[in-house]
Amino acid sequence: MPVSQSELTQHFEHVLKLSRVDETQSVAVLKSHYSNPFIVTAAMEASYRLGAKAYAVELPAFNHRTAMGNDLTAYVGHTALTGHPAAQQALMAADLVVDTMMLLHSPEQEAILKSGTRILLAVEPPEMLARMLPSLEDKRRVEAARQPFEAAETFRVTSAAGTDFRARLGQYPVVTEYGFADEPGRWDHWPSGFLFSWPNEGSAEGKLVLDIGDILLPFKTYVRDKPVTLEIEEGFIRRIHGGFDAEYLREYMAHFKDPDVYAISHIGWGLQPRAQWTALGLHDKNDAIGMDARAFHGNFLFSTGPNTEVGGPRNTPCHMDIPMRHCSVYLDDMAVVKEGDVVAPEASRIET
Ligand SMILES: O=c1ccc(O)c[nH]1
Ligand SMILES: [Fe+2]
Repeated sequence: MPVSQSELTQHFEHVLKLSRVDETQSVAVLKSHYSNPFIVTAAMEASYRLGAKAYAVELPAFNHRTAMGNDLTAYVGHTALTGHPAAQQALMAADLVVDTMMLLHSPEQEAILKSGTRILLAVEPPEMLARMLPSLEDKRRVEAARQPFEAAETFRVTSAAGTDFRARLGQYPVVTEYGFADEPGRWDHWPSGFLFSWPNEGSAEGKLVLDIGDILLPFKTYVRDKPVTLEIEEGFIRRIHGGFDAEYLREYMAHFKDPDVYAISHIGWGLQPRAQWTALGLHDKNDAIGMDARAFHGNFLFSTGPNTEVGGPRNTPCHMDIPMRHCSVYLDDMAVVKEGDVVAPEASRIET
């Protein structure tokens, strides 16, 4: 459904307040020609309503010859900010950056965060921003799940479809996303509501079987033909087989001619009850980057390719996010998700 400018501006006021925007703060709205003008206006107006000093930093869109489609998460790492120290300074000068361009998975984003500046990504359509308006309750539940994740040494995933995946943890931090940037140097994404970390280098092993209904981003397709089996050894996907969806994935990844595209990247699970597995099917491919799919309650989300944002060695541009249903996720011997239901820690569960 369409969302009015006044409703969207009110939602931005709510989220920027949660992001500690007030009269002591400056807010830079990073935009380009493809930014949603309703979002840019709402971010600026809401900042001024909260007494903050807002300003816009406009950059031309960045395109690369190997990038295909318009999804902002498909080709990551190299952005309009790459090699642009003046614009980076202009953003680091702000207390909060509202990113309507998508800097995620870029070294430049990390440099801005290291300066203490907070970044809030907001590129989804207003309908999704309104439906998954963040709350302190979201933060409480997602942060409750952080603790056992940070303490765990192993991550294991199984499913009736045949998934049997494991990885060692500890080399990389846990990242939470609850929809607002309230701590110095924090990046967050509105809408969201999930958490993830990365396997220790070379430790991801086993089989991931994408069953019918599992989702391939940025393709924005549900697996429909036959299950897709990914065989993983020493942190990398060695074989992809199944039906049409497997062939399409193989062909797409081969296009980048970069062995790092087959690396397993972030792994985690969804905790957002207002995100819907079905929502992706109701949006055109260029409408959204598909945050319902990444955040729906009880998913297992894994990804492939880059790990630059945690100081990892891989800056490959090809990034797949693949949320799966009906999986069981274990941290050491504790199940946090059982066949698609969030079971622990208790404080991360929603009151039903
Ligand atoms: O919110 C996001 C979006 C994309 C991604 O790769 C991670 N988190
Ligand atoms: Fe991702």
